[in-house]
Amino acid sequence: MDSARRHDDPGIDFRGIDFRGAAVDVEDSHGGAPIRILGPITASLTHHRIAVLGANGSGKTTAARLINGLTLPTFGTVKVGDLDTRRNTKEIMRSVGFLFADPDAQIILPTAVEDVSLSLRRRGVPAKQRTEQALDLLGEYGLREAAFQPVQTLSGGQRQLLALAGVLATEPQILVCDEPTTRLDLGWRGEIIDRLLALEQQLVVVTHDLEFAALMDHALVFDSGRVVFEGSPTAAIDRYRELAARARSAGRHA
Ligand SMILES: Nc1ncnc2c1ncn2[C@@H]1O[C@H](COP(=O)(O)OP(=O)(O)OP(=O)(O)O)[C@@H](O)[C@H]1O
Repeated sequence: MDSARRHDDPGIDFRGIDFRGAAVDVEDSHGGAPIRILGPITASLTHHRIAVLGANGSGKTTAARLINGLTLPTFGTVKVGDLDTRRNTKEIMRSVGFLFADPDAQIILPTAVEDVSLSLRRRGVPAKQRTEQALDLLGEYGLREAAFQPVQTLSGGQRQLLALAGVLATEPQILVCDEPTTRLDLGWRGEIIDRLLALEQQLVVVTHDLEFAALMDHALVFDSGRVVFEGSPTAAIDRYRELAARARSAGRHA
């Protein structure tokens, strides 16, 4: 059987995300030896929906950024299917979408219709068709009426939805989300979660939202830059709670 295909989802081709001894070092601002902020981590992710859990500073965002080449490993490799994030960075960036916690980091043009049109341009949609397609797409997200408003006048929830529409307009094969519900009220949180769970694409979500994590198929727990658990979301949440309790009793937050 194709290793990137799941038994119970034969129609969807999960390309598989492979971390092989991947580690990230950063420069020490005081001129000392490089500082290890992640890894080495080795994991092979072929599940449809994957949650990434762990305390603040445990390395989740760094690991997420490795998947689409926003950060490159200092050591080891990260592959998505046959593509290596170091050698095939451009192709990886085209096939792996990234949704940031802050939609304002993602939305770059003044109106929703322009922003989604830009994503369509990146996908190669001809100029003449872009505005109409962008408006159709915004309609699917309930944003048609807000299409020509300055984006700053949209609510935080609408902006997160717009950021999601923009990244999905590029038709990525994998979507990586970094805390996509953190800034949202309950209603918008539910809306974003429903839309993410409905995607056919492989989905990797860094989150502190344990109810959301419980709805995923698989989960990783990070601690001090390492993967300390991989398995079912329920077991991962238990492990994360244990780590947090231990850190609290040791006088650290988690
Ligand atoms: N460019 C950088 N230079 C120095 N240190 C960094 C850099 N990027 C991240 N770090 C440090 O690496 C560690 C891991 O950061 P990362 O953002 O991956 O953690 P996280 O688990 O996503 O945290 P949070 O839940 O708070 O977002 C943190 O201690 C962070 O301060």
